[in-house]
Amino acid sequence: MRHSIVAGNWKMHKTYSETHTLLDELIEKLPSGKEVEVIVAPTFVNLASAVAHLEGTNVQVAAQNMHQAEGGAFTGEISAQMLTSIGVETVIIGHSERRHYFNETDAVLADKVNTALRHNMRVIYCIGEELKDRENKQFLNVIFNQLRDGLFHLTKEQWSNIVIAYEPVWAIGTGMTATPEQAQEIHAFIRQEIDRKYDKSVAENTSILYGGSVKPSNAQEIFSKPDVDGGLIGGAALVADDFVAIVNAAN
Ligand SMILES: O=C(CO)COP(=O)(O)O
Repeated sequence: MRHSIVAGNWKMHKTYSETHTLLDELIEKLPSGKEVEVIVAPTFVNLASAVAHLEGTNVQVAAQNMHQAEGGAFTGEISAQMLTSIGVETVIIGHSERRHYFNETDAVLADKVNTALRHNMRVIYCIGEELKDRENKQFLNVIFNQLRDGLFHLTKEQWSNIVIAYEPVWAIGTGMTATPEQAQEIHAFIRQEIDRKYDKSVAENTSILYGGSVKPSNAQEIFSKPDVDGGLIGGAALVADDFVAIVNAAN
């Protein structure tokens, strides 16, 4: 069901003790209301302890990635079953850093989505254009292709476990944010293409998050756009007061 979500992607930040310090601050400072779903995605080694630490709170834990295979000889990788066995039921798939630094293609990402859904996990699927695509005015094509190749093989029913995160690559970690109007334009385009491929109910029930230099100072304006259902937050998710302010902006 479409709803507001604010998710913190902690990337390769925070040691074990730093993770627990930040979680303690979040537990203390986050609002207790349930209007906005709050998710944190610490690094793999801290997932199990984060789940235990957050037990009894409204904060969910997500993984930042997973492997598409059920298991086997894949040194250094993590399976869906390993994640669900420690209580992690949401996974970020297709982050632009995975696409760029780890060569994850749409085909591989589609496989990862299939595996996650087979394990009843929820997927936060990231898409977004690079600066050159925006300059060449190819961004809608790029976004459409990512949607089609990563998600449009799914059945209508499977979409109940899909959340989309639109993260323009040029806005990630750069301090350059898409304007609220630019975000709204792309979110409306994504919803329209889901409607075209499936139907209105799938399009209207899918949460679409914006990511890319969201800060306390710009969150409210971005989240106020009709097709923006919340955010996927990087840098600002590492500072409790900033992340809490962004959650409050979505409330
Ligand atoms: O990549 C992001 C979240 O997944 C966004 O990162 P920043 O908020 O640091 O730009």
